[in-house]
Amino acid sequence: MKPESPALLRHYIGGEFVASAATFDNIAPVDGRLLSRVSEADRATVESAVAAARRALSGPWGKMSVQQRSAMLHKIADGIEARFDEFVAAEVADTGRPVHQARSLDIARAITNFRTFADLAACANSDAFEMPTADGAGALNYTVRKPLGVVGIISPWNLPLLLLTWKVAPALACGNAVIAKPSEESPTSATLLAEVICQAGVPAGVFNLVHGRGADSAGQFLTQSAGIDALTFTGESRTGSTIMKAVADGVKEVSFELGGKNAAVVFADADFDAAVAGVMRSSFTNSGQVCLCSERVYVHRSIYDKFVTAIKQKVQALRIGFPEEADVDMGPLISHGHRDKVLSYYRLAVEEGATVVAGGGVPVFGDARDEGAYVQPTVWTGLPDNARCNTEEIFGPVCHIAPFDDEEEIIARVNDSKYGLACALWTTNLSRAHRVARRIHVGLVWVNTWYLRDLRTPFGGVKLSGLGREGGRYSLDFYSDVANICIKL
Ligand SMILES: NC(=O)c1ccc[n+]([C@@H]2O[C@H](COP(=O)([O-])OP(=O)(O)OC[C@H]3O[C@@H](n4cnc5c(N)ncnc54)[C@H](O)[C@@H]3O)[C@@H](O)[C@H]2O)c1
Ligand SMILES: O=C/C=C/C=C(\O)C(=O)O
Repeated sequence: MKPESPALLRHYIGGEFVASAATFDNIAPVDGRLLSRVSEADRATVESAVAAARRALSGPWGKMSVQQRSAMLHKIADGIEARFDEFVAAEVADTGRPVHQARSLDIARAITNFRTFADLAACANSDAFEMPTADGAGALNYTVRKPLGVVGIISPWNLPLLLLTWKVAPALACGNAVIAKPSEESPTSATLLAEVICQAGVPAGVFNLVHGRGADSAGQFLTQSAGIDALTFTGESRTGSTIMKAVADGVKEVSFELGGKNAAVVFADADFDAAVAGVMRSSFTNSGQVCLCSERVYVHRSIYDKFVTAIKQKVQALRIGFPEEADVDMGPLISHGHRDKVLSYYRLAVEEGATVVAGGGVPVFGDARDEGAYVQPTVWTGLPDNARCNTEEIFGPVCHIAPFDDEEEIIARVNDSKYGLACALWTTNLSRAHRVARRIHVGLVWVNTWYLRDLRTPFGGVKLSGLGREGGRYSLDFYSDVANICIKL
């Protein structure tokens, strides 16, 4: 029996699913099997998607009210709900994450993203300012929101559908037409999304999907297209820098969600068990492949030894398994290539003088997972703050735990980073929580929790962690041109 040939994932351009002659393989990180072949867009294909988006703006989409667009976004959310299990299977196949995470986080948040921005856009108010004039008659100023136009969206592999829809939903809610380029590591859920958007009756060309890699491929071609009006990107800081150069000549609007080297700080007055559980979540969720993860953990000296012992026990008890296992805690990394990067830091840490408290290598299962991209969850101590493993983003299931003595010291140490995305503080002292939180130079601070998300809040980082904020009205502001109209009365 000839083995079934792998599916071919296609682009979605101008309302049609189209294939490219060039393809790349989509490999399962659980066991290294070939999942599908994926069309790779060349420059002409990307430009055809940009042209389709431009045409869509002068079609029925451009004439729709925000209420009509809002209804469309709810239909998309309905479509994802109707195919929920397919989306879960797609995300799990591409990334190897636990099924329970894909269900409770990734796919659930994609639905919430569409519904949230459908409602926020429909309820968005505009500003008005009355002003006096010399003749006494006065003047009235009011603002109107207009779409930016054609928006390029480039998204990463770590939370594929969550992060793609975090951009697509507000962009469409604000009346734009988009070209989305998902990561080459996670093409499947984006392809399903295109099917749902097509079935929801969104006019052709409003949402376009092109597959490909970054440099010298679809990602780069999209950033270099003269036909886009704005570019929103989530990924590595150095990629953000490259993209910024690509769009500079056209002075395109950009929104960047980039890398991080986030800290968790456990004060002596913390709820100890809550802090241990919280750091386990913030360092090992999604195999540490979340931009908000705490790779730097600082614990007050008075509880340091007890805390390291507690984390060691929890890390050694983490269940690394197949995605379908109900009690699995951790899956593989996204690819063998990324695993090589993380393992290079595992080796570097030892060279830099780290004590390996737990993990540090590759688990041996004796089954298909040995062909996957698994690593052991790892804990280090003993490194100086300026060690490369304490300053560079690793993006794996690993953290370094260091002691500290006082507030001023720890604020300075946490802020001494080229990144500034997120920080988690653990303290039961309310004054300390407010006092320290506002002095940490990041975009997002959580106190006695981590990754608790209200989608109306601003999300983004400072320094190498990003440019701009998305979330709530911040998204509406980025994905709209706001014009002021002044009427002489
Ligand atoms: N701040 C945030 O909200 C956030 C969220 C998720 C991930 N991230 C960051 O993303 C990184 C992991 O994701 P990744 O490995 O996919 O990042 P990446 O930068 O390698 O790739 C991200 C996307 O950019 C594309 N790309 C790569 N090079 C490009 C180029 N030269 N021109 C145009 N497009 C290009 C890729 O194909 C992919 O679709 C980590 O650094 C993580 O911190 C940040
Ligand atoms: O890996 C980074 C996670 C980003 C998460 C979000 O952008 C979000 O929850 O909206």
